[in-house]
Amino acid sequence: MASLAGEDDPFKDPSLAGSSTPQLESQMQDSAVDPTLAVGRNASLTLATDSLIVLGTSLLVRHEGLLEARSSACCGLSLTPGQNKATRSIPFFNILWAEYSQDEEITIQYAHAEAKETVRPATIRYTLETKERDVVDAWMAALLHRAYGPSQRQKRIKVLVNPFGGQGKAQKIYNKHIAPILAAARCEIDVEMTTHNEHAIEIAKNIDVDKYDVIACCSGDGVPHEVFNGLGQKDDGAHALAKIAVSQLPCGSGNALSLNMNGTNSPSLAAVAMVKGLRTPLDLVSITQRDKRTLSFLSQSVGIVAETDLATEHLRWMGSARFTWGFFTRLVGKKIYPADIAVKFEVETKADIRAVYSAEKSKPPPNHEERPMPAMGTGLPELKWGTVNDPLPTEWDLVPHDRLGNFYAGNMAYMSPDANFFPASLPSDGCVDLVRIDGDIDRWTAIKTLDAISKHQFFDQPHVDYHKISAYRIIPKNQPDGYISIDGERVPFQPFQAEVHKGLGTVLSRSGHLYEARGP
Ligand SMILES: Nc1ncnc2c1ncn2[C@@H]1O[C@H](COP(=O)(O)OP(=O)(O)OP(=O)(O)O)[C@@H](O)[C@H]1O
Repeated sequence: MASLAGEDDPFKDPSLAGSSTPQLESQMQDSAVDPTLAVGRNASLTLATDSLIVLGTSLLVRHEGLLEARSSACCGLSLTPGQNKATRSIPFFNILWAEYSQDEEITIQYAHAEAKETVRPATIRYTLETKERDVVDAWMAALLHRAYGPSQRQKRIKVLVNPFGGQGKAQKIYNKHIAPILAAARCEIDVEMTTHNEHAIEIAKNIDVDKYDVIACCSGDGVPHEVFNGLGQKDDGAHALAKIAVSQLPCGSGNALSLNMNGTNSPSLAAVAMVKGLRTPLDLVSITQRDKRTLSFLSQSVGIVAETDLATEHLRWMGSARFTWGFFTRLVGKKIYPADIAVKFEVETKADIRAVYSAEKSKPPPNHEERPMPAMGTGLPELKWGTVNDPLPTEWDLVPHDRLGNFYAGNMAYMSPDANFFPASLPSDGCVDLVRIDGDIDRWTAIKTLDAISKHQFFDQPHVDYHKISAYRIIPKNQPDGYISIDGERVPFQPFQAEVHKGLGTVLSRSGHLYEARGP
């Protein structure tokens, strides 16, 4: 989703594909390999800087089972002037698998851009010219190394499909757009349909963590929320959350996990991003409310955002415009949601927040593939600040917010495709980003605020209170009822307390340490 990160389509420009480190490593490790492999029909395959260059007069290209012999002048293949040869450049990021058989036929499968937001597996095949197997072995190893970098190949994936997700289309989306990519990448797949609410909690709670590398949710954000909680409910919750990466292949109405980690709302592009994804620690937030402790991976909201999200179900026919409409009407109506709030601040000024973000961005991508993980038997971390039922920690001040309009704590940048609400958020800084806005701001400021989100100017609005925090308690008051949203799910309208656990969860991302979003 090019516009998401405000950058070019990474499937055209593999340098954006989190592959700078892998490439550097490649150059060091496979420098002894001849980059060009001669294959049949006077053709060759060359490992260029960031892509595979295929040069040949008659290459066989198969798209989804259809094997065609393509002549050099058709189907997007460019002719080299004066020669009857066709060249094709395939970014390493798009290469899903490569192998050769006993009869010396080399097969390379890659994600081919079929339409703007859709890729499908395509295959090229050649008969090898050289009989020197060690030369071919080294070349193939170099190709796969450049294609995957430090990302684990052939991931073992438990796929959960919510048949009701995406207005009932999730299964169809999985079969058509996702499964072919996973098969081409030779992933080990185990698919299960969720059959009822909270089924994903049960599945994750009972999963054998040694059997899988990833749980991929073909759903909206509701199923990943359940998976994080199910893993956390295991006796060794911390170990399970570190061992298994949670991924989302967007098939729901809210797909923030995929927007932030895969940089796309497209199921097939997300499938490629997952196949190539780097293990990345993700902060998770313990929420205590009444006697319950749950984990939140995305956001918590009280006030306008919660109400817009949860109280506009009847406007579903509007599509994503319902959020804009719901937000706008409440903003202009100067609705307030009074509460008392106590916060454990970590980074207070916008200048310092910017500096923290820039410092993380300038670091080289880390390699978490082998990160040490909590020993087996390690459960969820103790709550450092107790629960909402304990006396308020003495270091915290409970501050009345009588004109509060929006309390919004975000653990990721994008909340929806056009809303980079928390541009300074980082996957594993031990903080959520907190936005508070008064409910009685004047109408002109309200309209400007809405406009600023889409123009990427929200962070700098003077009336937008933005901090990095590691814990808080919120006590709604003077309202008989209302809306509280945790990861988009409604919870009782009662006080709750939140505490961030640095890097407790694991996701797959393209960079290994940043969201696919423009920073502040
Ligand atoms: N088979 C099922 N029957 C009923 N509910 C289910 C089933 N499978 C999953 N669910 C529930 O559906 C909820 C929403 O899931 P999902 O992750 O797809 O989020 P969403 O974006 O809200 O989806 P939707 O597109 O339906 O709005 C979750 O709370 C989950 O427990």
